[in-house]
Amino acid sequence: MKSFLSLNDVENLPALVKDALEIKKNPHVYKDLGRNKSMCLIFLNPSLRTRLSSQKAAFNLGLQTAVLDVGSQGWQLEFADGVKMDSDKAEHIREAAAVIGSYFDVVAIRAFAKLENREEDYSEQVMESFKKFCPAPVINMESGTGHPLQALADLITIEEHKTVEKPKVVLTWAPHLKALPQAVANSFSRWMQAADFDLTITHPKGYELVDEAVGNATVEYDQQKAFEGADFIYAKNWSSYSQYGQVLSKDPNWMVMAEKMKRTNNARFMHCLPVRRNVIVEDAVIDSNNSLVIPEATNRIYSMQVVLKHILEELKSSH
Ligand SMILES: NCCC[C@H](NC(=O)CCC(=O)O)C(=O)O
Ligand SMILES: NC(=O)OP(=O)(O)O
Repeated sequence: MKSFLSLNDVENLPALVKDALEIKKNPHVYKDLGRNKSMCLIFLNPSLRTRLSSQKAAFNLGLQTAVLDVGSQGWQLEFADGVKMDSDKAEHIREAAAVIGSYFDVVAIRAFAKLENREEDYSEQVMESFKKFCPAPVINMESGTGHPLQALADLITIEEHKTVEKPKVVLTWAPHLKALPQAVANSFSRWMQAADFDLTITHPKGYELVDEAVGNATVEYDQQKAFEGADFIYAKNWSSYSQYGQVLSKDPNWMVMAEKMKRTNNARFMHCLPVRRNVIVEDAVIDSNNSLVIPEATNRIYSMQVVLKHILEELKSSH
């Protein structure tokens, strides 16, 4: 694996998941793979899980890490070409990416959708600029359109807990006070379909995801109906794609509640976290024995570790 920007960088998905589950059984087997190598984690937005699970994954591989919080520590970056840099942005991505790539063997970046301009977010300007100007392999830690490390952790979690070969997985929109990106939902939908699971997406009208993310999933506007027979309920809020970045509904009836879970096939509950309790999901659901939110977050270590393993192996073979 040269870089990890999206599902497109995965050659063999079942093999990647199998490898992650093997690593989880014995996380220190490849502790020499990262020796004398280093990774820079660049954050343009906050993080708990991605930051710490990435450092833990690197630690397990003997890889050193440095963290740059662009918001509080770095110069504000300009991504547009040909502009006169006479505003608040002190450094251009052309120099920043080239410099960081000259210091480190692997570079990982988090840059959320700004939700102001759909074309800009969906062009993946930040990830693509890093890929273009940084000589080191690049890893997506949540970008304008996707969160592939999360989707891989979700897939690992479902593989561990499924009781049938092709489980019914339901991605449900849930209310939130703020406008959130579509990234997690986009990636989850793509990865679940790549894994050949039976995916239903449920949301109020106006919250349709981009066509490439919906793919062949069933779209059901009646949440109660969508929940019927589900093996996994995956809750997430996202803002509108068609009326870009807007909050069209805060309807509390879309919250995941214990009463609704009764319609499922004793489904397990999932969420990428952080989650707003009693806004997205009722305490009774997230605190139930069917909740997988903590094992799911734990698997973020192994999704990053398997990606790093494949990238480090590629670096080794190309030198
Ligand atoms: N990394 C996983 C989710 C990150 C982000 N959530 C958030 O910003 C939640 C913020 C809040 O609840 O205020 C998102 O939806 O893409
Ligand atoms: N799920 C996830 O990416 O969490 P953080 O935003 O805390 O990294």
